[in-house]
Amino acid sequence: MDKSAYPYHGGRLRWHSSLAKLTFWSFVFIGVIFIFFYRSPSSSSSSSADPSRRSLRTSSWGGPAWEKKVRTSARIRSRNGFSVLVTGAAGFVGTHVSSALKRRGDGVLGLDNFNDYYDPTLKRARQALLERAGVFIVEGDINDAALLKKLFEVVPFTHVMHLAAQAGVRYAMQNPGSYVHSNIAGFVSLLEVCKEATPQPAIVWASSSSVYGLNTKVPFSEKDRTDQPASLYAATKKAGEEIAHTYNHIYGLSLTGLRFFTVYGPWGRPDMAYFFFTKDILNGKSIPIFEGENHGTVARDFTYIDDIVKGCLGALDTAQKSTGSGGKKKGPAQLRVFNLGNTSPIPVTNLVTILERLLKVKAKRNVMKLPRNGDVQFTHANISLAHRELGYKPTTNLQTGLKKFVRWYLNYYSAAGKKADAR
Ligand SMILES: O=C(O)[C@H]1O[C@H](OP(=O)(O)OP(=O)(O)OC[C@H]2O[C@@H](n3ccc(=O)[nH]c3=O)[C@H](O)[C@@H]2O)[C@H](O)[C@@H](O)[C@H]1O
Repeated sequence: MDKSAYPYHGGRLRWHSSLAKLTFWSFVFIGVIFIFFYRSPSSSSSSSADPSRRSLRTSSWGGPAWEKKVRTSARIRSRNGFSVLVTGAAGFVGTHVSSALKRRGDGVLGLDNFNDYYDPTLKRARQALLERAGVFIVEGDINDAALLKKLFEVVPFTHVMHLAAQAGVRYAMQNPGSYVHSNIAGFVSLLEVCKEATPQPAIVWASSSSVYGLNTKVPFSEKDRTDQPASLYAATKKAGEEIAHTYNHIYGLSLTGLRFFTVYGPWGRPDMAYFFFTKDILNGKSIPIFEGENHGTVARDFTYIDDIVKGCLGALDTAQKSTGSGGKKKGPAQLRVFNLGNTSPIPVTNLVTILERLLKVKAKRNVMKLPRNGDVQFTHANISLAHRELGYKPTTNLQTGLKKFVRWYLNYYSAAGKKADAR
């Protein structure tokens, strides 16, 4: 361009143009810094990794103080103890397993994304409980590979107790993506990091009774078919079992899947029937009670949390070491799956009767046909394999377990005037 042709070429203009350049480059500089921090692995945005979830918090991790907390929490305090990474540690089963491990001297580090599938204040209260017991929960998503790698760099975990998952059979119709995200992509993300770790950890993870789907032969045994799931939730848990097979076969990871049967108890999940029935009975609201064709009984093998915890610890204690390292398999590794149930199915109507007695309030029962949205009519576990291999022996019947749940529920929601914001 011919500068002399430009009408205002002079000192004043040069000054303006320098100022404009300075402003421009300042913006560029600030922009670059912003992008750098936004994309940095030590500031992971879970929500960008998971658009299908209703809400995920942005978490930050990293730094010497954070690493110290991670190390301290995972430090083993007993002879022959484990260092265990518990995913889903702020969840129902995760909280109970974490505190049981810590109590016996294992090192425990929690990981949880604190999503709002149900009331996150309950998750925060569980976190506070664990914090008092010396368990630190890292806030992050299992799909965050950089975070997982960092955790394994800081702590050579001997075991992973993988309980992070999208649970609930009916919600799968509302938010199918969240099941794929957590139960499939998240599981693969975790296994990818575990397979590369040296030493590779042994992994125990939560499958589900729902894999038995539409089977009619009872009790359900591990040898039974699991190829007719009734919900996407069940299908993702079944997929998890196949994925476990693959990582065991290719990389020598030791993997144990636990098929939980309708776990209930104190600090439970507000989306589960026993929990929101309690809330609704107390509020005088009617409760939907499902029944099968021709008034057929709908029943569950309800299993108390303390029994499940014993099963989880039994699985960790009997897990053999993984055989690979740094992504290479050195030999065949252990691959197991166990039912963890109560072997005593109880009709849902009986569950309601027990709750009525414990709460001293009559329920407004609204009996309706079992919807075709993922539910199966009954579950019943054969637990002989878990008994033989893990020493698993449930001891709590539904009456006793619900009594403990109701005591906790009344206590928890009356203290500090907390609201049972269940669903
Ligand atoms: O073992 C599992 O693998 C699963 O267990 C749990 O699923 P479910 O056994 O379906 O528990 P839950 O919803 O409490 O319904 C209990 C009973 O109440 C009946 N039910 C339910 C809702 C309702 O409104 N009315 C009703 O009668 C209903 O028909 C059922 O008979 C976990 O949620 C799931 O994450 C998974 O872990």
